[in-house]
Amino acid sequence: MSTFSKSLPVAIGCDHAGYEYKEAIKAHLQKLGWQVKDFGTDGPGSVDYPDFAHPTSSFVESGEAAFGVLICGSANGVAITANKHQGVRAGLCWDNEVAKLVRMHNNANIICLPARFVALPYALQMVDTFMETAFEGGRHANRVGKISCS
Ligand SMILES: O=C(CO)[C@H](O)[C@H](O)[C@H](O)COP(=O)(O)O
Repeated sequence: MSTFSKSLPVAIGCDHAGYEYKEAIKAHLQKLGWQVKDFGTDGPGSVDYPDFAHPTSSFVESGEAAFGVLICGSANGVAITANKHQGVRAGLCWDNEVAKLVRMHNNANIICLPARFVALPYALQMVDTFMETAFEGGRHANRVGKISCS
């Protein structure tokens, strides 16, 4: 069961390297009953990941999304871009345990997935784990509170 409210949509975005995974993750989320706000890209042609990671992250930053999903080749480009946004905590996940910890310890609100380095079924599993795991709070709340520079 999701720890995020389904009253808000999931924001999703990718570059060309993440396009195929984005379509599959979107279908997976919709099957689970989520509304999905898709910020593109809309095909496999080469694009620049910030053009899609920024609008996706802005939608999370403004509180209009329950959480976000970003996908590129290594996930570094989208994660670096997303973390420029205040209130966004985007975590690069390559392992199911990491997807769990980024929620439990970091209260991440965007999961960043490296399409060129993880198999699609594993990426879907990490999205599920991310959604189903709650922030632990406690000592982690103090640390997360110290992340912002402003
Ligand atoms: O930005 C990235 C790495 O930080 C992503 O992995 C991109 O998907 C990748 O750089 C795209 O590479 P390409 O050679 O232009 O397909």
